[in-house]
Amino acid sequence: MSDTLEQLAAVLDARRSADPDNSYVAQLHHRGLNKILEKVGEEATETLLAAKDFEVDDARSRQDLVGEVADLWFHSLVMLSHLDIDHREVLAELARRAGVSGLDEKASRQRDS
Ligand SMILES: N=c1c2ncn([C@@H]3O[C@H](COP(=O)(O)OP(=O)(O)OP(=O)(O)O)[C@@H](O)[C@H]3O)c2ncn1[C@@H]1O[C@H](COP(=O)(O)O)[C@@H](O)[C@H]1O
Repeated sequence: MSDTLEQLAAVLDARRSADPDNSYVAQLHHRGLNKILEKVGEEATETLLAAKDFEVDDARSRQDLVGEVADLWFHSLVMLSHLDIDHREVLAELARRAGVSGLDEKASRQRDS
């Protein structure tokens, strides 16, 4: 999975300077941050609607949900690339959190505030 992410990130990087007539990603960069954020918001909404409709024994609803999450991840990666943030920073943040219970982390934040 991480290979797929690495390969996609490399393609997204190259598309920043590609011709918008030949590339959807270049088109998004060309249209700017607001358009990219609009797509992230749209895909997030479509993801939660697909999740609400998900039925465990229905292959179609599984495919719908998987497809929407892929659209959301993809557009989030375009957003990071547009803002010059390396996706590996997100992976490093997730790695940093590994093994830290969300409940413990929340309790420590409440103690600190
Ligand atoms: N993973 C994706 C990917 N996932 C989704 N999409 C596109 O994201 C769009 C999803 O938006 P919608 O479903 O809302 O479609 P739409 O109505 O056409 O979108 P808008 O007109 O509202 O912008 C579709 O056009 C999909 O084809 C993707 N486009 C590209 N990639 C990857 O990015 C690479 C580079 O793509 P290009 O820049 O187009 O060469 C590709 O080789 C793929 O690996």
